[in-house]
Amino acid sequence: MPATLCATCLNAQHGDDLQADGLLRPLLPALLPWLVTRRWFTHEQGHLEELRPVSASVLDGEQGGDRTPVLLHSLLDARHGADVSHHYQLLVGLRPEPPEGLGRAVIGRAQGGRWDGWTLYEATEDHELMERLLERTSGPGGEGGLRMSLTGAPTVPTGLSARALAVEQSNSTVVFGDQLLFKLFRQPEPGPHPETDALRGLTQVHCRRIPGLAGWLHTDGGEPVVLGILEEFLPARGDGWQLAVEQAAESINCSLRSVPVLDCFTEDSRALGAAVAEVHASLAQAFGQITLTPEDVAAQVDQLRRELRAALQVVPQLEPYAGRLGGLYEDWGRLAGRGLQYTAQRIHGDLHLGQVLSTEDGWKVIDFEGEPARPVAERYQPQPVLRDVAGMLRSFDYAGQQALAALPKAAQVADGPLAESAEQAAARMRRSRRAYAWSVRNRRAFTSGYAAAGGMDPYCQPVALRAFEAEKAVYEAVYEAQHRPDWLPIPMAAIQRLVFGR
Ligand SMILES: Nc1ncnc2c1ncn2[C@@H]1O[C@H](COP(=O)(O)OP(=O)(O)O)[C@@H](O)[C@H]1O
Ligand SMILES: O=P(O)(O)O[C@H]1O[C@H](CO)[C@@H](O[C@H]2O[C@H](CO)[C@@H](O)[C@H](O)[C@H]2O)[C@H](O)[C@H]1O
Repeated sequence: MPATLCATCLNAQHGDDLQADGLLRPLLPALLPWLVTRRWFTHEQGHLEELRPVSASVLDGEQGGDRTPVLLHSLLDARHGADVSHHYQLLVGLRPEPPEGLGRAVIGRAQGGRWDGWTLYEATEDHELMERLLERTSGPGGEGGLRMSLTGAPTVPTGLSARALAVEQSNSTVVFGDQLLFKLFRQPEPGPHPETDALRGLTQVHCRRIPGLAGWLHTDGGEPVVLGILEEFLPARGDGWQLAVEQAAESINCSLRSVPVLDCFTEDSRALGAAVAEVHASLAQAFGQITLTPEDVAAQVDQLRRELRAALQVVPQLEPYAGRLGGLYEDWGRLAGRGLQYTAQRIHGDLHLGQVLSTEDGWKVIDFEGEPARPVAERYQPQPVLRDVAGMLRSFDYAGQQALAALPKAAQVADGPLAESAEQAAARMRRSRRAYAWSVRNRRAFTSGYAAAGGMDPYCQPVALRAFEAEKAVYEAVYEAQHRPDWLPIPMAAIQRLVFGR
């Protein structure tokens, strides 16, 4: 359960409850149905019962005249029953008429209040308002109770044109002049922020595998709440996921009859392993390392078991594997009890192919926020680096399987009542073998690159690695059940392989 983002965290500068209520109530009928369709909305078992205004402040617009577009910053409390609530951060644009060229950003119309009848829309899509946001919040006094603290230069460059990134992720991202990238955290919490802190530490030790931290947006007054992060924009030829799926598809479709032993991506995977090892070394330099005691490991095994129990509530299909999964976790705990030593440190925490960018300067690792579903305090805990390695290994499996699933229908099994011919069945099995072989090949390349760059050899700790891959696959099963049920078979198949040792 995330820490409560109480009204007082923001009200000091942000206006009182009454003001938030007055500004936001007329917008709620439009905001509620829109919010539940956002990728960053957390779907709880109890449906969304109520949206309550927490804070609101006008960051731009009202001084400009009656019909000037308004930029409204707000926090809402989404209640799913008495005990479960999540806080969401919104940047709402308001205009008297629907904004031209921003049709996809429209949320609805205000019903009453100061902007009665005005169109409200997702302001991160409006370059004018985003440019204003950067300019105003990074000024000496901040704006509306928000302030952008900068790490290097005393001011941000002026005149950078803003554009929203079309990717729908856990947060929302705006790029300024292909120099800076601003990420607005959708579910901010009071207290330290794992991504801001990780990037600050890594920037200080001059890690060259990450975007440098340029600043962070936070509340000004009261207990600080980090609301967003400003970092170096990294021009890339693609992220690891796009490139891997492309290459896996090529390998699966290859016209040769035998399984290709090499493909264009293995060298990239090796280099990626080396880049991740470099990031781990920098994280250790910035934040230190510890040796886990057998008690620490036992506590982690308990935690894995608790997570598994929680996962069973969401994905009952895990039930037949639960006993063996628990066994894999305990195997790891037993080794620590017998004196095998495990070191732990700050890690990335949610590493997968979508979190790495291929740039002219090699691979860069982004998004150090950790697994969004985990409590923040847990994301700060030192962890074995193998957890990140396991995350990336799972991702190679996903890429192979996704490339296979995305093949045009004609290349897959014939649908319908007609049985597939022997030739079709052979082709299907060949493609499926190739997808698997692609993953295995690239997993090996990744781990050998990791070890060659000075990281430990992940295959020297097979029991721990298997436990962490299983843990990740369980996390993924929950994630897929909640967000993309069609993808659930990918982690489920991996769980089956992991527990039956194949
Ligand atoms: N520093 C950066 N430079 C260039 N593109 C980036 C950078 N950081 C993120 N991106 C792009 O934005 C997308 C979303 O970023 P990410 O940090 O993964 O967001 P989220 O926290 O919402 O998951 C990434 O997949 C990548 O395409
Ligand atoms: O990038 P996020 O922080 O939003 O991470 C979440 O979403 C990811 C999906 O976008 C999810 O990753 C899973 O799917 C990926 C393919 O889309 C795959 O490469 C990863 O291996 C797999 O875990 C991630 O788990 C979730 O936290």
